[in-house]
Amino acid sequence: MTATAFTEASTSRFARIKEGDLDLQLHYNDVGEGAETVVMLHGSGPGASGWANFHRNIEPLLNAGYRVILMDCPGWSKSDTIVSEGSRSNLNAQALKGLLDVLELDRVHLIGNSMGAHSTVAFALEYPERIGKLILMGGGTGGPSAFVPQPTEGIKLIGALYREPTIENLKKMMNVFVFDASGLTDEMFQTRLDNILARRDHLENFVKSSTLNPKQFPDFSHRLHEITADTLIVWGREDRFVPMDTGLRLLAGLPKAQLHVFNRCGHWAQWEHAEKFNRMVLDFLTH
Ligand SMILES: O=C(O)/C=C/C(=O)/C=C/C=C(\O)C(=O)O
Repeated sequence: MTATAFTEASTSRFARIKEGDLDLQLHYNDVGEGAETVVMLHGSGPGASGWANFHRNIEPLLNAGYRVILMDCPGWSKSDTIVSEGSRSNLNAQALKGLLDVLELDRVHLIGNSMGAHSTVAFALEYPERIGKLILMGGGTGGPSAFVPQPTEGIKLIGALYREPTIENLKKMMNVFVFDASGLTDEMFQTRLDNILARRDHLENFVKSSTLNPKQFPDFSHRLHEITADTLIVWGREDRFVPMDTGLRLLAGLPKAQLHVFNRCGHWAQWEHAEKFNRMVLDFLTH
């Protein structure tokens, strides 16, 4: 597949996974045919998907010879919906294990954004033999912040949008997502709102899940030392969703981690600083 030929529609795939107590249809995008595979896991905002989070980050990896898989977690986009009563980080990890088995992929590199990063750490703890290198952005573990009151303003805005999915609430959330909101277009807002309204079952189940268990993303701090994979942690200095000191906790706990903090950057480093982020990822994966 050439870099110019791929679109969301042309790379869209479904797989039935049966993994433990999970029996679900998952949606994913599958791009390229390289010997090494990079899986990208999206964040937990309403209307998020692998494509919405990472469309700026696929092409450089494809051109460098990687296969790229964007998994839509259970409860997002075109994947089946679910109510999560326990750890959603572990639920996503279990779903990913099921997908990798269906695709017969033994070992993959993982890039996780926010919830996707929490899920990446859960996957690394549960299935260490299945991972290559890890890239964690704006997440990796739940738990307290020493400096920022929680829930943060961004997480409160996510909750408001899940409960009342209006264009006004979407704009409030997206404006806090990024450091410089001038790059957000009406087309982006509309596409994201369409994604949100297409799956009201996902919205209802997210609210139900958060009521049943407000701590969907557990604190993995005490187990980080078990992860021996090379890890690149990436944060935005102005992240108003997941506080930057979470990144410092990850750096302290993960034995083979390095941290890069982008200036003038919110919760979406892979989108806000896409070119530099892509160069860093390729350099990290190949050295
Ligand atoms: O509550 C947390 O720790 C995690 C929050 C998120 O995963 C938020 C992510 C939002 C996005 O990246 C999105 O595109 O919606």
